Amino acid sequence: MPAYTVSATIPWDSYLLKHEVWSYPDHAVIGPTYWKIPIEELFFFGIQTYLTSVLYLVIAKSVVPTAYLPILSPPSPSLSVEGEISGTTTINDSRKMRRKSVTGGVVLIALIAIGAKLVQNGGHGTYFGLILVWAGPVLLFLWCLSRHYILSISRKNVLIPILLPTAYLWIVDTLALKNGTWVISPDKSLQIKLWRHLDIEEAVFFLVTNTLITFGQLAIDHTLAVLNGFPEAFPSPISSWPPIDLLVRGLCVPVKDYPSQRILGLKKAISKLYGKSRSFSLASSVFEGRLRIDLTLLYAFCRNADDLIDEAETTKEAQEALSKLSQAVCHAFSCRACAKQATIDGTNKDTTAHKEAVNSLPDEMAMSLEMLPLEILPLHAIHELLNGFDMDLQFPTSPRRSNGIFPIKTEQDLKRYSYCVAGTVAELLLTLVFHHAATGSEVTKSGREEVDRCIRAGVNMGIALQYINIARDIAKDAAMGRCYIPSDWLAEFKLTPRMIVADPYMPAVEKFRQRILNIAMDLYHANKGAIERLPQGSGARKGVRAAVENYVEIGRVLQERQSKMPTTAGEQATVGKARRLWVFLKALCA
Ligand SMILES: CC(C)=CCC/C(C)=C/CC/C(C)=C/CC/C(C)=C/[C@@H]1[C@@H](COP(=O)(O)OP(=O)(O)O)[C@]1(C)CC/C=C(\C)CC/C=C(\C)CCC=C(C)C
Repeated sequence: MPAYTVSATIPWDSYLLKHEVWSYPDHAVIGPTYWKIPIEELFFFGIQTYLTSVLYLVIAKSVVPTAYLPILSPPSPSLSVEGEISGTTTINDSRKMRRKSVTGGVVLIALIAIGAKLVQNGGHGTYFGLILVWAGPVLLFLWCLSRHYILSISRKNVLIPILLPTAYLWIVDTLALKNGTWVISPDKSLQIKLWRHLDIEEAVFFLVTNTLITFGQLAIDHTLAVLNGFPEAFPSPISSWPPIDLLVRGLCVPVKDYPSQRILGLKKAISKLYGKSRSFSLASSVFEGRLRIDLTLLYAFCRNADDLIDEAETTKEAQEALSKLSQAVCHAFSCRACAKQATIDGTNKDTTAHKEAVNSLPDEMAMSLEMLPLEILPLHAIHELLNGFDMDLQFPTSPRRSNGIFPIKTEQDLKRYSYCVAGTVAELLLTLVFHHAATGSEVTKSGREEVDRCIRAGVNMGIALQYINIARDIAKDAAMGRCYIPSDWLAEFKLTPRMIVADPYMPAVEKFRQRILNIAMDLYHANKGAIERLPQGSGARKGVRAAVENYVEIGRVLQERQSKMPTTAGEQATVGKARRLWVFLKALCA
């Protein structure tokens, strides 16, 4: 980006210097020039572009660009999105967007025309006119390419990278003009000051150049949003720096062809992630491109499945929901396999059973299943995850009810349960990591073995995280009639799971919490080395490190607080914001 901007600015700046619109006194520059431009000025172009771009990129990290692609075709009425990610498009919104996009275009054309007139007239309007005729067409071009994306993305992503550096540069420029570092010709400027020493042309110049840089970055994100978001249209892997012809192809996809269901499904998955998990939403910003999208979709699927069971009114209802989900997963899997085969041999397979199975699920669950990249994921891991939820259904439905059993009898049961609900998640997650890191060349036997070793370590790490989750949530689980502390550990102290469920704050609980945490920490230490052997691409290694460290920090807080655990229901150990941020930054820099 800096290279493009600097080379685009050189001829224009050189023209201005040649026609003495502004000049540099000899005492203010060291001497060397290029195309009449002092090297200090060239350096400034580079540094301004760099600063504004970095600010843009830092702010842009918090969003998944594909979720902000505009949808011009009205989506089905059941798909409304609340929360952080808004933008559910109605016909009214489409009209509003059209109106805004036309207004933007008309304003830019008018500014170019005014600029041309001012340049033609010469005299005081020359500098102002030259800014408008130079920047106007580029802005108009970027507006034509990405206006819908620019209008859809959150205002802060557009305005902060434009306004913050502009304000800073206005202040710096005021000082430079005051000190006579450069001089603007009074004959070629309007002689209007924004404030003492700052000519209106200078103020507009910085505003316009920062807008150019930001619009350029937005256009790049727009095309990456299309390339990464629509794997069906762009099946080949997309690198972080796709070739220019691919970038252009992404920009050329007409907005009306954007798959509205996929964009809305992704918006929903993101609101789920942001709404439900602070640890994973922070970590997700480290992953990039398709891997980030797929992980978000995986999270939404796991979360919806978990909620489906937890929120059912009765055990029977939950069991039915789970069995429907299990069937729908099988159908969806075979349907994807059929679809793959159908594209190879041109046959058309009947998908009625699949549609029926998916339609029997609640809307959000159905959508998150349909969005999962099932063709990449191992079916057995999803089934084991559902088996884990099934174990949860064996517990009594409430602390006071005597129905149900306590299925975690031994440490082995605890491990099995944790493998099902979290080890499998790690396997699914790492399958996506390795899939998106694949270069397309044949995988060697030793390469495959290394992948398997990493996945095994990941499974153990998942188990460790689940232990931490269990240690944290003893009281919360008790409120739902569940106790994951193995019954044989409790028996050593003449206790039963039912007693823990009745009084999860009894002093003995702390011993069990620490025992679970110690196993978790041993597992964490034994397996964390594998993170450093994960692929670097798509932010995978850093992202996994951030996700793991953020969660393990909860375990550390619990270990530190062992003597002062909450004694009233509802209190829960959490990692403070500052500490969370510190752990996150450490994980990124490790
Ligand atoms: C960054 C990103 C978007 C990651 C997505 C990770 C993902 C798919 C998580 C799904 C979590 C989920 C809802 C699973 C359902 C079962 C369940 C509730 C499991 C517990 C998760 C935490 O959930 P909870 O919502 O209660 O947590 P908070 O409210 O946020 O505190 C679990 C504890 C399981 C989490 C386990 C993993 C994400 C797997 C971890 C393993 C790795 C990251 C691999 C490590 C790799 C190596 C090589 C060692």
